[in-house]
Amino acid sequence: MINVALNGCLGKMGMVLIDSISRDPDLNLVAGVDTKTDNSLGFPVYTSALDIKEKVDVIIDFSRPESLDDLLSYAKSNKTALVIATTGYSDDQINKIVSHSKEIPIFHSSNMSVGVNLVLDLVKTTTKALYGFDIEIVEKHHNKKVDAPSGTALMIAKEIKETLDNQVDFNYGRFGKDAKRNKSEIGIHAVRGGTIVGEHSTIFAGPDEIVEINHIALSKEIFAEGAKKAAKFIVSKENGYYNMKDIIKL
Ligand SMILES: NC(=O)C1=CN([C@@H]2O[C@H](COP(=O)(O)OP(=O)(O)OC[C@H]3O[C@@H](n4cnc5c(N)ncnc54)[C@H](OP(=O)(O)O)[C@@H]3O)[C@@H](O)[C@H]2O)C=CC1
Ligand SMILES: O=C(O)C1=N[C@H](C(=O)O)C[C@H](O)C1
Repeated sequence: MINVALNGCLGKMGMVLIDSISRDPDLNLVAGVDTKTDNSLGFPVYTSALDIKEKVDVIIDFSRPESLDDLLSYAKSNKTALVIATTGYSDDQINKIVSHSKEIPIFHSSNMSVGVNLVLDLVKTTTKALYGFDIEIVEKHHNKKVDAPSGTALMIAKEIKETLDNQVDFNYGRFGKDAKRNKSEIGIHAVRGGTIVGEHSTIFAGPDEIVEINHIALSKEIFAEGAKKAAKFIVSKENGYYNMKDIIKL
């Protein structure tokens, strides 16, 4: 049995994971962390990871970037594996995650679904095949989402940038009277509304033809399933920085 702590346990994804973990015979939820305490869940909820007293094998994190320092500090002191799903980190914070992975095993992905990881591969192939086409990314999420653009949109944009030897810039939410598209830019656009779970479209527009690669999440369960899979994978791994490509071999 793997002992799990859940960072952000009172949030939307936290609640989905509590339910999902309770039905999983391999995982045992022993502690939670959030901005408030709660004693009705059957496990203790702390306001900082640094307060966790239980023996934890892996922490699953769906919270906010502000909790990163406590999370990394706890994991480093206790040699605990991490699954980081939170989005909205600064470049400095991402560098910090990567550098901590020299001392602990860290699984980090802005999208835990199987489908988006296939999309990353398709986008890479399409970028090469349709070289010269204009590329734009449109993401849609629920009206409670804090960060924009989504972590997934940024992950897709970075995959394209790498494929094009970094010869592109990102243009976030194009706007203005002099906003004509620049050949070397990728436009990234965020739509927010209602209860949209998460949709990502990568549009390749060329002369007289368009190829669009779409992913639509129909429930938050897919992210919980992916996070649980990641927890079971990372718990026995050597120190290092892992992502979905290490689990889903394409
Ligand atoms: N990688 C993936 O597959 C997915 C990633 N996500 C990402 O996961 C994160 C959470 O999403 P979601 O559950 O929808 O968001 P919610 O806002 O519903 O949940 C986040 C929870 O974390 C709490 N929190 C805030 N600050 C801290 C802190 N310092 N320490 C611990 N907990 C804290 C929040 O409390 P309070 O409300 O009081 O601020 C809230 O309860 C987001 O970054 C989202 O983009 C979401 C889905 C899939
Ligand atoms: O906040 C969300 O809900 C989601 N966030 C992730 C992101 O920012 O890409 C993943 C998913 O799309 C849902």
